[in-house]
Amino acid sequence: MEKPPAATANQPQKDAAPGQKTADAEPKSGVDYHSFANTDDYRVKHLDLDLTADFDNKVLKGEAILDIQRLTQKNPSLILDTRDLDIKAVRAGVGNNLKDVKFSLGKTDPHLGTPLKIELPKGANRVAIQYQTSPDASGVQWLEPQQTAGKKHPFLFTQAQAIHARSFIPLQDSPQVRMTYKATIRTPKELLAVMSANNDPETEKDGVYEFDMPQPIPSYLIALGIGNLEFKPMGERTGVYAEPELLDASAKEFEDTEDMLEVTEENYGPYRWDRYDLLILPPSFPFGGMENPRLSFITPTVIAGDKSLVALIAHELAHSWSGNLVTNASWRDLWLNEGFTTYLTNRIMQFVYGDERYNMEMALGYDDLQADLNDRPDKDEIMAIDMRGRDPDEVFSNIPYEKGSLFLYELEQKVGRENFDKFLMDYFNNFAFQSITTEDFLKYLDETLLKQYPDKLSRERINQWVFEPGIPEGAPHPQSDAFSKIDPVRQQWLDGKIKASDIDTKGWTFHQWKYFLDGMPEKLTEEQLKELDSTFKLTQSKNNEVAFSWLMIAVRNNYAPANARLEEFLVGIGRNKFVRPLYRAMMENGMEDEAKRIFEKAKPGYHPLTVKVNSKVIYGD
Ligand SMILES: CC/C=C\C/C=C\C[C@@H](O)/C=C/C=C/C=C\[C@@H](O)CCCC(=O)O
Ligand SMILES: [Zn+2]
Repeated sequence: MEKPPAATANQPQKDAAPGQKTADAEPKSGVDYHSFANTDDYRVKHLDLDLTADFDNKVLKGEAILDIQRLTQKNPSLILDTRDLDIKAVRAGVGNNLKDVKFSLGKTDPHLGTPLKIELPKGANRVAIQYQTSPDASGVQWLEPQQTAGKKHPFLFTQAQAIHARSFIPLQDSPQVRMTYKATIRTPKELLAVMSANNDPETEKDGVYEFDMPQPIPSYLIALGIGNLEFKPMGERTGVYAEPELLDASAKEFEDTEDMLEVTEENYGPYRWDRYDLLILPPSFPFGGMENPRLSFITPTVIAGDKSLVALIAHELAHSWSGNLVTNASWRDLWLNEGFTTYLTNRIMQFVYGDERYNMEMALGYDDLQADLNDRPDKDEIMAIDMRGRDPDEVFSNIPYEKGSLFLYELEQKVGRENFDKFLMDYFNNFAFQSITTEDFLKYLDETLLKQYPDKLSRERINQWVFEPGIPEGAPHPQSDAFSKIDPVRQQWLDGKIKASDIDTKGWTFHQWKYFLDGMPEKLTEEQLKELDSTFKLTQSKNNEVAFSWLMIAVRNNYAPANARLEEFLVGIGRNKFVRPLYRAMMENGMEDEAKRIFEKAKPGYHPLTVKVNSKVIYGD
């Protein structure tokens, strides 16, 4: 291995360590501290991928051809992001006239991976890299047949956000670089490949699949899924890919997707991505969903049978506007993606399911925010967070989602809903297919809403939201009547004035169950736990959100009758939203040995990201 590459254009300090591009006291707007790429010299504009999925060896191998635009007259080396890639050969040149060129891998940074430095011939505008991924690639999970619904075929999926695309493609892995892509994916004949691109619902399984993503997208939205997949339409432009065992249930659960798409278009502008399909993944998927364009990746843990958890679909769909169309320029600006998306999610839910559900979802979001604020240092409560030197997966929280959304809700309240919707539609049009910084957004706000409503909005207040910790005083606090009724009943039961069986839970939605359970005090008595469990069958709840809330109570109170279910839950599901808080609670409540035992048992089936963040919880490394 050669020495690390010299400073990049974004890396003005000559000997700055990787990931610390400047020694500035404050993070610089627009600088991506999570990429080695010299994006001021070159920009990747298009990617051509030809990959074979080798399930026996758990590697993707083939070639990535990058079309690059030169931004300067100089001819510096091209620096790309990689992580655990085996680079076999690099060719570069103009058009199809490519010749072998020198390349070297630099020093590996634990968070960022390894820079790949390529010596470019003068004028070269294309680079072809032959490579193979590692079986431990951080952005790829290879699943054994027993981890799938059908138990007969293997499965593969990628998860590139935030900085894992580099573990399966060498590229400029920064959200400020947008590229179109084409791909040829070769798989075992009986499997189907799908991508964040133009999936054709009519595709027959034959082991070779061609894709085209004609709209420029950032690298974190490049995604691939391979499995025994079938397709079922849900509407004219919407459908679902899933294993046959889950196909009908998924299509039924998410049948309102087309309506969601239509109301979002009506209110926020055209859907610009052609089709909108869902890919249902195995339960080890580390997130609820991932907004891969044209094809959101979805955890099966939201198939509850009653559409109670479909806000997740509204969320992933909303990203087709906020995030995929208008994208955060760096991970410091994530709140622009997630805050706007969470706000839109609530609005979509209101359009499709009405006010009561909207109020409940809003109120639960507020409670999630409060919980995260109680749990984090001040510096991590700032929306435009300083991410330098930090692993995005470790910093990830509800703050950019819920604080961002609450901020937009305050703007809506101040200027009026109609005016705010118009502002949002204009914002999406104005920045369509661009990656923007927090400061770009604030400048736009100065030129639009702040100019229009100087008596209602102030830059000082907005800066407080964006650059200061906590929730500004006087911020809206969403409430729900459906929840207000629950508080006194819960209290009466806690005070021993009524029995659990006296509580009229008929018709309670998952939201009410969650509110009821999450509002319980830290400690309950064994009798109280037994009473709740025997009355409401909580340990056996099939709704994963309800099961999670109950298991958190069980762990905090060492309620042994729930232990078997806890183990089954932790081994069967890899969604970090559930898994991490449960392991953390186990570690804090005298269940360290159990946590370690279960984690070691579950680990072979977990996604690399789930393994990474939970190893830290359990072993502190
Ligand atoms: C402030 C943190 C800044 C950057 C972190 C960005 C990405 C981190 C990473 O771990 C990837 C996240 C991907 C999330 C995808 C979907 C979420 O909306 C899921 C939310 C949790 C869930 O519902 O399971
Ligand atoms: Zn999101």
